[in-house]
Amino acid sequence: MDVPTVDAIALGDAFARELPELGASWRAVRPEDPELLALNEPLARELGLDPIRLRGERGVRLLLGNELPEGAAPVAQVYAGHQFGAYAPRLGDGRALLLGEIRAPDGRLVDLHLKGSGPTPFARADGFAAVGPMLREYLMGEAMHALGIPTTRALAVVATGRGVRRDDSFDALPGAVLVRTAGSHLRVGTFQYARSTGNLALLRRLSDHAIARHFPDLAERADAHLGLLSAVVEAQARLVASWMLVGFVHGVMNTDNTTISGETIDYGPCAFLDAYDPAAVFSSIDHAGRYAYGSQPGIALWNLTRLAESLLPLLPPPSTAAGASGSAQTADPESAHSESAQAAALDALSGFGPAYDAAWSSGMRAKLGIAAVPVERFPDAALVELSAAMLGELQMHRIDYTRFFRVLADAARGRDDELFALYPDGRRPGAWLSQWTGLSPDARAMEEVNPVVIPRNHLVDAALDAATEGDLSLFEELLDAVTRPYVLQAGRERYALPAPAGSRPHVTYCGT
Ligand SMILES: Nc1ncnc2c1ncn2[C@@H]1O[C@H](COP(=O)(O)OP(=O)(O)OP(=O)(O)O)[C@@H](O)[C@H]1O
Ligand SMILES: [Mg+2]
Repeated sequence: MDVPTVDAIALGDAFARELPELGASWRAVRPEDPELLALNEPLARELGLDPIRLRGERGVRLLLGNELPEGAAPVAQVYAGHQFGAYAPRLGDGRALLLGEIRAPDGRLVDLHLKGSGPTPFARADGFAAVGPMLREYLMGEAMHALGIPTTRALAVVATGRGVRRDDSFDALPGAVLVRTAGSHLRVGTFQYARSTGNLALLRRLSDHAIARHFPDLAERADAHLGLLSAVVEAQARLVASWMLVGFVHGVMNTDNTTISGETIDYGPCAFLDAYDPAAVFSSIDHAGRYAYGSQPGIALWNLTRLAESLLPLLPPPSTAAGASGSAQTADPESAHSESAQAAALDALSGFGPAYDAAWSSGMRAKLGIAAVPVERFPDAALVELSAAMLGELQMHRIDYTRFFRVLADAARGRDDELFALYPDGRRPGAWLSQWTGLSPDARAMEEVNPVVIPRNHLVDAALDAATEGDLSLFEELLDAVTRPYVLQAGRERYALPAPAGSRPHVTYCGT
């Protein structure tokens, strides 16, 4: 790929060049008086960018897409998507732009993308974004990254000096642009859009682009597109298992917010669980609980099924489809192909359950400090039974999910007073506790995988309210705490505690 190297940054145009039907050439609005609010220096260095140059006036203009290296070709990407189950045929970057791709020193290709950079041909509202939600995306993404969960990441948030109006606030809010990086911004919705055009060559080009970018080992395979589907199924299964293990509720798992890379994207209405509850929903608009915590694996599979449908025309004909020999005898070759493609797609989708279960089981073994216990001694069926009993108690007594696993590590050291204190008077953990203790759990290993600090909802709200008023100190302190999630620093004990009893239920908002 040609990557122009000019000034502080070099931006490739692979997406714009290879998939012109999926992008509208566009430019970001130029704010009068931009101010860099947050710069992710570790990420900048990982990408081979010089933080000092990025902080300069020219660097900020580069971040905003106002000054571009030669050869850059920013595009607003188009995609479709099922939003809360209803199909929207044309969504796309309404307030976002793909500036281009950066080749990191380690060889990775990374998208540089803006959110809040002005209305595009796909705009559904003003095209802008407010400081609070953009800093929120920065904070949540960095917390997820620190927890080892694949995610898009913020490189910077730049205040624009422009006010944005939102329904829920009387006054104009300060505007901002989020500068985001990602393995790519290819979404299930991108494939739905390509399929809907009826242009099979485009669908094939998109699939080949995704393979080259994310699963290059598949490229030479005769059934590479089926391989793509299986690889995305597996990546999403692992991703959603990691969300479940850490108590993350994405909140808006539309197909346009489901990546092909298996990275978490779109931190609009997400939140971490306080009390463990499979029915937990935080989003103001998720009235039916479609995207509740416990529904996430099923929704991921639903979204992947939409990807499978989009890919059907590329799936193997009878001669190469594994296990589809019966349909080869069907008289009509068209329907023979479609039957074998469906069989192949179903087979790929059936990989979701085992991949999810494997990721969840090994993650839960690690959380319980029993990763070293041989599976023959403590099989998965026993793990599932023990976890169900344990999590059932958390749900029944509304016990804080994150704190529970940290005090369980104390219990592994024989100090069980704090564990018992999480239970209501007169109640005690059930038989699972002695069964677990009998496995000699490793307390130190538990403390390496169970976070003590997560971006708790009440802390995030307080930090963002202050940032909206111009005081970034709470945001910076919380960012520092959540990016070191396994250690509790002196003086920061409040970060480890749930919201005070009697706090209002937490509510999150989309598209702000
Ligand atoms: N303020 C806005 N102006 C124009 N379009 C918007 C605005 N907010 C959201 N949209 C569009 O509405 C759709 C859904 O938006 P959503 O809340 O999922 O966030 P998003 O802007 O799409 O972020 P992401 O790129 O992280 O998915 C998208 O097509 C988006 O571009
Ligand atoms: Mg979105």
